[in-house]
Amino acid sequence: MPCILALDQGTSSSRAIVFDATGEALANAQLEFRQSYPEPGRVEHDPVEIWHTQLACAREALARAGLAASDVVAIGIANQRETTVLWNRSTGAPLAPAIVWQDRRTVVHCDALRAAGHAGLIRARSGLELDAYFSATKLAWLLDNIPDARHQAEAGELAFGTIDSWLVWQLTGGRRHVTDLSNASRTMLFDIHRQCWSDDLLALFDIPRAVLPKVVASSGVLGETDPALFGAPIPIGGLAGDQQAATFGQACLSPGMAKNTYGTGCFLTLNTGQQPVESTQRLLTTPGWRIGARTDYLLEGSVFIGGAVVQWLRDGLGLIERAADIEALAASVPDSGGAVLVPAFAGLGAPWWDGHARGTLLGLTRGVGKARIARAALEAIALQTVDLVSAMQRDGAAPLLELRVDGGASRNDLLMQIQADLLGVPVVRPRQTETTALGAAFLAGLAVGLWRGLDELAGLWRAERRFDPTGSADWRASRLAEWHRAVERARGWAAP
Ligand SMILES: Nc1ncnc2c1ncn2[C@@H]1O[C@H](COP(=O)(O)OP(=O)(O)O)[C@@H](O)[C@H]1O
Ligand SMILES: O=P(O)(O)OC[C@H](O)CO
Repeated sequence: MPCILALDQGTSSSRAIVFDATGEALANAQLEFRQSYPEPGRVEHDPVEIWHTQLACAREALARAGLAASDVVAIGIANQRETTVLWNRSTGAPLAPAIVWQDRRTVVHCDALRAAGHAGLIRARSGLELDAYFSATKLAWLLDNIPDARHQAEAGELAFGTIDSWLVWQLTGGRRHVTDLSNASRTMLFDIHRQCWSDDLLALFDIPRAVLPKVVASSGVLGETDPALFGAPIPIGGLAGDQQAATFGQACLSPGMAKNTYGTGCFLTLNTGQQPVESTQRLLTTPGWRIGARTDYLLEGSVFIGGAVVQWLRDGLGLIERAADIEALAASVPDSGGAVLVPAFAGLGAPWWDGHARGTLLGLTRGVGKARIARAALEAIALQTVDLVSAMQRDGAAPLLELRVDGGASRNDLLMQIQADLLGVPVVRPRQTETTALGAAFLAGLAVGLWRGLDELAGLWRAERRFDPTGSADWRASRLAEWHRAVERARGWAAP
């Protein structure tokens, strides 16, 4: 039976899943890799470790499925976005650790660009909010801080890429230096309207064109793997940023459909059809995927700390042993007892975009113990999501009929119920919650004719559980008002 091998290179782990033609997962493998925090606000990954863990997972998933390379009709890749790698084209060696999307070292560069009045041009060209989150200032930082890098870049000796480009480079033995439209659009160097690298943005960020990858469609065979890697070459047919891939894997294929992914961060995306919609609410306008000549666009709200707040309770505070333990702990109390946690550990993303915000825990009394803090942490994940949905509605989106959910923290039933209650909208979890990998598989399978079109893919999506909202509109409004008072206190805390 023909299969697709999907690679999901995430912030916390590399994963590989083998899917059959019905969209069933036959086998998977996952490896965590090192997170490096060399200074406050800095987050780095080792690109070589990313590649090695990703390759090991791919081989392991194939072995567990009992398949050979010849059984795999295509590989699909989805990846953590924005994370920036710079490598030498001759040796293939990275010049420095990858600067991860959460890294805040370039906040000052962004502040200077904002003060100089460039935020409007950046938004007009890229659809993005001027922020250290995106690749442009990270790449500029590498070029400015690695000795001789700028000179080598201008001489065409260096390659820049987000993780998709890096993986394709490795998979093809250095033969292909490409990125897809959805990943390119997150660099802050790409004109989403003309669908090409923007001369204006390259000039603004002082990036030499010679480092850039070629931009390709999200679905389409872009090359094949080096035969030495899997024993035979495999076509690479799909490439997309993980949030766009997850939107595709959730079959949010028509305008008005939305998904939220609860991973390290939370990423809410709304399909807005074949035209980019400009946000007045500081949401991001981003291409979802390009298939042939057709591009579908999304509005996106990005929250930097989602499931990561649970990691903090586990690793930072030691309140729980495993992430999943938060559910029983939070369920042991009926509410947070007035405690409100704003997890602005990496500043605040949409809709606030405040790089100087920092985490706050408010409303503490003697009655607040670890269970209520755990509950406040889950509520914070859900409340940040409510702010994104509200912003989309102020941008003119129709009321949501349902919110499709996925990501590691979506396994938490209590969190999903809290989400439905605070949103006032049903939350629907699919049978296959590995939607990022599934989306990458769908894109790759379309490219090689395993599936015929979007209708067939939509037919493969299945709900597992629906969480209907409880609680009154008044209750929701008062919880939101309390949350916003807390957000105001977190904002601007670390401003110089
Ligand atoms: N049962 C759970 N309840 C709440 N959070 C969870 C649970 N299980 C995992 N998480 C959180 O989900 C995140 C992992 O989700 P995942 O989708 O694998 O992330 P990523 O794709 O960003 O690497 C971690 O931050 C972890 O703390
Ligand atoms: O790896 P994830 O799932 O946390 O996703 C990261 C996003 O792509 C960052 O924009």
